[in-house]
Amino acid sequence: MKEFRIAVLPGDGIGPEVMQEALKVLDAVEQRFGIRCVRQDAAVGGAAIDAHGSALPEATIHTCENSQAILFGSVGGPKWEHLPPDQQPERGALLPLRKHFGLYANLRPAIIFPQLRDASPLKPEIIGSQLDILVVRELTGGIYFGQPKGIESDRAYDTMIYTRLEVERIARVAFEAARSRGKLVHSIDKSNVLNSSILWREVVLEVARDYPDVELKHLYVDNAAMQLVVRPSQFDVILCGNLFGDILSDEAAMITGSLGMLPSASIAGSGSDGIPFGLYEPSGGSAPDIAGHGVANPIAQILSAAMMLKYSFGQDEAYQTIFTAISDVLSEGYRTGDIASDGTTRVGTAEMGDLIAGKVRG
Ligand SMILES: NC(=O)c1ccc[n+]([C@@H]2O[C@H](COP(=O)([O-])OP(=O)(O)OC[C@H]3O[C@@H](n4cnc5c(N)ncnc54)[C@H](O)[C@@H]3O)[C@@H](O)[C@H]2O)c1
Ligand SMILES: CC(C)[C@H](C(=O)O)[C@@H](O)C(=O)O
Ligand SMILES: [Mg+2]
Repeated sequence: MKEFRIAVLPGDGIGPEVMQEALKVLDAVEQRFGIRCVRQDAAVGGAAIDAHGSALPEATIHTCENSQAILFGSVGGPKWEHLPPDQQPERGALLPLRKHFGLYANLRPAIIFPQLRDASPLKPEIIGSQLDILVVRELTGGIYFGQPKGIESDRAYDTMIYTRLEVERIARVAFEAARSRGKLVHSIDKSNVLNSSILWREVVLEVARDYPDVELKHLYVDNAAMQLVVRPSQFDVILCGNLFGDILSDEAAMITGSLGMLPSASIAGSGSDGIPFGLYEPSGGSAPDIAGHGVANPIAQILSAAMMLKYSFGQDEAYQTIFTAISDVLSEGYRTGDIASDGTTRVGTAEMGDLIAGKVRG
């Protein structure tokens, strides 16, 4: 029996609620495909601050280092916002985890399930017949990590830096992905203003020469944000730096109906076995406004687990089975509150998880 080791980091807010449903679906995958996912829980974020005094305890890093993938919920919330910035869950846990494991390639697929056309804030004629966008976001560089950064009494600063190597490797991820999809890359920058974007554009153009079968277009980020709501179907792969990717991926997610639908994979370069280490998490956050009510949409977390099975464990069939199970449950009219519309059946987080796990079991 194939065994995979997973570090499970539920985190804060809706994190533990939606994680429970993803684990239910993993149980069903184990039964159906005869694989074993050996899970080890670890504390992260605000929950880890409360229990251990640090957002990213040493023990959590060890658990992750001893695993083949990290399944992550989400971190943060008002309770920890009074702490110094570097000790808060986001800057004290999530960003260091991404950096520590070199997870530079963040893949955020925004796919609209045809059953959810009504849930999108865009009109059906704008969405078109299909929407399948892959946001490829650089995740360990740019203004998130550039030095110097600091806050003084009457000024504060961050530094946006990109090196040739950082741009080149993420551009290759985008072009490789485009090759097996719609063969189109939109590279997003602000090269009319930012020096780091001038280098970004130059390097992307160089990488593009190795992919003559893939079309490359450049867009300024402000125009890209606008184009996404005007004609989203023009996009295939969207390649962007850390900050622009953060913003555009939330926008792309919402077009699909809800932030609760968008999974993500944050991947390092392939290891010696050719299998990349990855952290898999919903693109959205801990949603403090709905946490504890059992109403959060678990689909982003379940799809994140599916991406883990595909990218880090090579279990493509299990991925496809989960995807089909979600599609079937939506076809039967079941919806959590964020994607509900007239004539659909409203269910809570746990019921949605049960329904999807049931379909996976077959
Ligand atoms: N990866 C992460 O851990 C991550 C990502 C984003 C934000 N955050 C943190 O989460 C906290 C809240 O941030 P925010 O409110 O800006 O963003 P958010 O993504 O948590 O919530 C934005 C909106 O989307 C809704 N939403 C998000 N996920 C949902 C789901 N699964 N089902 C239904 N609705 C869902 C929320 O209810 C809210 O109305 C902050 O502390 C922030 O830093 C963490
Ligand atoms: C919580 C925050 C640090 C994070 C980011 O900005 O990368 C989140 O918004 C995301 O999109 O994963
Ligand atoms: Mg974000």
